[in-house]
Amino acid sequence: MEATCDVDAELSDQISALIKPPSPDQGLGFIDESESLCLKQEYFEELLKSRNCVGLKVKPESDLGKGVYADVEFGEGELVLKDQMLVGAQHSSNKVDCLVCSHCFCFVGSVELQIGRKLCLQELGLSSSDECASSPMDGIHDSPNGDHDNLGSCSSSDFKEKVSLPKEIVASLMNGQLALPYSERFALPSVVPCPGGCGEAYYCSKLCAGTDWELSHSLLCTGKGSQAICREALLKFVGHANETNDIFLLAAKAIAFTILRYKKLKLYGLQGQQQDEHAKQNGQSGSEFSLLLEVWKPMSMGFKRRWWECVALPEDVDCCDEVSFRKQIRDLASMSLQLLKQAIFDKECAPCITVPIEISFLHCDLVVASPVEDYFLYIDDLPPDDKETAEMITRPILDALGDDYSVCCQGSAFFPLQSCMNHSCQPNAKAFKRDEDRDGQATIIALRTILKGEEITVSYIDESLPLEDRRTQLADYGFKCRRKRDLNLNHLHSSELTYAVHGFESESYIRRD
Ligand SMILES: C[S@@+](CC[C@H](N)C(=O)[O-])C[C@H]1O[C@@H](n2cnc3c(N)ncnc32)[C@H](O)[C@@H]1O
Repeated sequence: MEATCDVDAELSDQISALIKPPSPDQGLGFIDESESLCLKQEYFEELLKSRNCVGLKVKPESDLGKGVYADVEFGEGELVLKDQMLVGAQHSSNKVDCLVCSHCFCFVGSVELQIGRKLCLQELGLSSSDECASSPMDGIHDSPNGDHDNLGSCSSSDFKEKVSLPKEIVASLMNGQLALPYSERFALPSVVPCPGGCGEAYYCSKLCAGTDWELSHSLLCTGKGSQAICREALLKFVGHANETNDIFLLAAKAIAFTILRYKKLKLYGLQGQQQDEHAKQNGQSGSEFSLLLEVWKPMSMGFKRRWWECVALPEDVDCCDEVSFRKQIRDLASMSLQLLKQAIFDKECAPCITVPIEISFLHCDLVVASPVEDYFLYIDDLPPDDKETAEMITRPILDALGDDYSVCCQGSAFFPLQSCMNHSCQPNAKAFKRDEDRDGQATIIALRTILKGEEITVSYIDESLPLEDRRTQLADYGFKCRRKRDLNLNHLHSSELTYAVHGFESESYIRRD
């Protein structure tokens, strides 16, 4: 299905170049397949080197597209890879349940603040687990659980009555006057507000605040210090994304990141160096567009298909309505783009303001476990006498929170290396979010010995689930597992060997072990 927006037509050559790996001849000339593979190979080799990843290879063209392979043997439990996210965003609906650093996504404040804030918002009817709001994007899932599409979740716990706590208790949890027993063992970093004054972004440190500001937030901040060209337009853009699909917020971060990095490199004269390199290689002069291509390269390497072409068809949409469904979400993306352009338009970076909304980001689900869960588990594990004393205070709080007492931080992030990993129902590696990795890194650990030359795979789903459930979950990802060993495992019929790959990519969980 070919989709054309107005902007597509205006900048079609440049957009085509942006969604392909940059060409040595400044991007606007097209390159053949083998050149393209070489460029991808070089890019990933450099990326692995810059991340100090030893013993890994990214093959740009495996049977499932890109894939990550072991170049040495990894022992069980050994660290395979640490990947730094390029851009990430907490889901809008998750913000009412978890207060996390907008840069590294660690929980901030205190266990008491996390609990008090959740109870307060729950009381106001804002908790994501309390509402079953409908939106124009109802049913458009881009995660296996469909839990980050602004729809709120309606778990069974919603029907279990919660026992309200007096307002003063909730207030004292939030303002630090009430300290819960043993909570000092779960100390969290203090909350640092956004320097631009938006009151939307919070951080765990001034370093995270400053870094996020420089990377993207200065353009996307809706506060007085914002560098957006029109704050009203930005507010409209954010409102539209919150009402429809917050994948647009992740896309906006990628665009803001590109614009700011482009400007910085240009300002510090690195463009000259870049162009010299290209010129040396090709005997051609450089251009501003070559710099844009260079800055945009990580995103172009993650390009799969246009977003509206690969989101899974919601269950309630009939196959024969697929064309109009895809047109509808393409129009939504187009609308989002127009709003964003009014807010942060930059002439030199104009082509990239059309691309991210189009592309299917190879984004991973971002899941960070809540310290609130650890806290209550700790109380539960106390010796009986201590537990009884502690529970006199914690029990009413648990009752007020209900079954969904602890919600993980959930979002989407783009990890350039992790997003090259393919799925297997019998994975040999797993992504963890560990206590010591609170700086936004994804940590992949070997689940068993991985031999040199073997592909490193993770499971995008809970692989311990029965076959039917796994199929359903993978269908929500928009593809069916094509791996023979998975099929053998599941005793499928040969007719099932022919699978359609619809290509939605939203992957592995990041968990704290
Ligand atoms: C995170 S990407 C993995 C890298 C991907 N191969 C690429 O070329 O960019 C996820 C996509 O890879 C493909 N994929 C991954 N594992 C697969 C599997 N077991 N069977 C079929 N397709 C798979 C699907 O198209 C999926 O949307």
